[in-house]
Amino acid sequence: MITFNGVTKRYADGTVAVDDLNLEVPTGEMTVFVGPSGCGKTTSLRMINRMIDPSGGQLLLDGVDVTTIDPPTLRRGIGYVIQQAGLFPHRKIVDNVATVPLLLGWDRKKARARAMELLERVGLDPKMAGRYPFQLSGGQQQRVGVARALAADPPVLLMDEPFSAVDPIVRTSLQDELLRLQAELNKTIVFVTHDIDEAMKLGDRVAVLRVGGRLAQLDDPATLLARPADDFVREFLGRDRGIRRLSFISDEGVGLRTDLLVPASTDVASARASGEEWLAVVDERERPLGWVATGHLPASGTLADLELAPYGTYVSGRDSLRGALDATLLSPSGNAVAVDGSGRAVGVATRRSLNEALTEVAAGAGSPAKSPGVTGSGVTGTGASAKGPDVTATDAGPSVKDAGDTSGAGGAGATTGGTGGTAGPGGVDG
Ligand SMILES: Nc1ncnc2c1ncn2[C@@H]1O[C@H](COP(=O)(O)OP(=O)(O)OP(=O)(O)O)[C@@H](O)[C@H]1O
Repeated sequence: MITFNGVTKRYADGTVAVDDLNLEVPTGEMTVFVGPSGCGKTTSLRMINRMIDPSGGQLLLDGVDVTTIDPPTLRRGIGYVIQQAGLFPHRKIVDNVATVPLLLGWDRKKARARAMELLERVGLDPKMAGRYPFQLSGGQQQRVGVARALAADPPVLLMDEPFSAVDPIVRTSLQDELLRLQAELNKTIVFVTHDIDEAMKLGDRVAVLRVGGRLAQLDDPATLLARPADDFVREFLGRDRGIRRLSFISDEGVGLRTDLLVPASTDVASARASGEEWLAVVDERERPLGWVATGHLPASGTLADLELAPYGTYVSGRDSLRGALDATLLSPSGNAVAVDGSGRAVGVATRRSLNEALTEVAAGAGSPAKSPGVTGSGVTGTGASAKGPDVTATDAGPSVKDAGDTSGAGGAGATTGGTGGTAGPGGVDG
């Protein structure tokens, strides 16, 4: 546990970068410091490993005042990752990662073996090990930076805007990787960012700081979105706070209708007789194929003969309410197909049932999502987090191959439509 006890930092020129900061960073959790430029995030972070010493107050690491620990000893237990990785340019990747173990006196072979293990763990091809940093992309360098910080297995990790210099796609995958690693390693992480979406996605708790180095609010992301402490936090969280909040609320409250799922072998007369405007057609393995509008059916035949409209799906019990809402918006019927982890349709969330669930949320009910996350993009409904890796399931179009299908096929699928008569997996995977 890291404890800030009335910590203040006043620089020599009189600038107060951090003012009476009181907060706790629980062991094994990721706490994100977020706030506008100059609000004291980096200063606060660097006081933890004594790159900067406080001017007042106390900073405790597991109850011990860090200023009583000499910096090299302190830093042995604290990994540090910065923007643009900060790798040693003249050392090969493997040697960059092995740096701290070697400093700790490990023999060369053991240190290199550890480095190779870590490179794999952060998702890098072992053949990168013999390269120099300039031979890696920015995203790959950041992975090396994370591997290097983890090399001596420190219990604490400080990360200062580690992903802000890479493009949004690489950034998302680095964030997912970090969440995956953290689910395994349970480090005590302090992560600095100025990006509120990143903070919400990664943080178990998020500390919003305001300029002058004062803590505006410290809460878990769902609470921050639901109950910002003041106008500053509200504005900092951004405009679509209500929608983003749905990422943190489980879809469990959305009632499902199984009677709207019909096999492709259903004849058109029965479909018409259902009295429903739209039916979700499934194949023999109960995977969704598309929607059929019962008002436009031919005189005879089965649903397998028809061209089906594309659909949106979400993974029931695993996605958030935002995923379910997103999926309804991707279906011409206005209803969403709920699938299980293997892509099998388990029911239909109708606009009405979704509306009821949303009404409950507005009234203050709703339980936390299992895999909350933040997205701002396209058709994917929920982002990543486990907090966990990207489990986005809202995937319009007939390409629900498996639970993890995050292929981005949503965009394409949404316009491709169902595949009509070729019910069966072969016909729907494209
Ligand atoms: N060595 C220094 N001497 C004087 N003032 C400093 C020094 N380092 C930082 N500051 C000031 O302290 C304040 C907090 O800086 P800090 O770098 O901690 O903010 P930050 O929130 O990390 O900002 P950013 O998001 O822009 O990196 C700023 O006003 C900055 O100008």
